[in-house]
Amino acid sequence: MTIADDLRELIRTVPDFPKPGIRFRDVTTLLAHGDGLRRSVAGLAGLADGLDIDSVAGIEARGFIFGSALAVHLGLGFIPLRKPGKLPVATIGEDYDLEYGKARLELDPTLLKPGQRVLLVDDLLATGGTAVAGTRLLRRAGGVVNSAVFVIDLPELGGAGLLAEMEVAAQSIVGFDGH
Ligand SMILES: O=P(O)(O)OC[C@H]1O[C@H](OP(=O)(O)OP(=O)(O)O)[C@H](O)[C@@H]1O
Ligand SMILES: Nc1ncnc2[nH]cnc12
Repeated sequence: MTIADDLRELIRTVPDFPKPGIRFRDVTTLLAHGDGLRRSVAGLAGLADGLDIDSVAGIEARGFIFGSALAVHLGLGFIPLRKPGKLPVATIGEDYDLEYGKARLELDPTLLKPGQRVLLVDDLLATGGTAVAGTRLLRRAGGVVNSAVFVIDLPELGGAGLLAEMEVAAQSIVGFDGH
């Protein structure tokens, strides 16, 4: 059994959440499994191996869990991309569409230095709207974003292609057929 097969079994699928027709890939069952969590972070570190990066950026909320664990694993700092109204300082923001709604991400641009090479991390890549918004924000703040890593990809939703159009190479550990 591969690491992907192993981890896939730990991810719970919940039909019709948060809307009818969505098959929600729920990572809470993976997070609650000590060895599953350790192997997911090790898997992300394997995908990041050889990438030339200075920091890790993670997307609220589920991307914070994997992103901060990966940053600690790699000995790098963590940059949070936050949902609206959470940061206590001036922010830049990007609105985007999700598989099941609309959302916005915000960033404190002073957290990055010009030319800082940032690896984007999230739990799941679906349409790619979230990761594209995160990439735009980090680039607006002077960051260089060439790579993104995810625990899960839903390839039929086309997120990796959208990121490729922005010259961001997406890699993931587990793929799920369908959406
Ligand atoms: O590729 P996309 O179509 O943009 O979808 C992927 C995003 O959707 C989920 O986040 P959600 O906004 O549900 O937030 P959460 O992490 O706070 O649950 C997931 O954690 C990704 O961030
Ligand atoms: N199908 C899905 N399951 C979990 N998170 C998601 N984010 C976007 N689509 C999702």
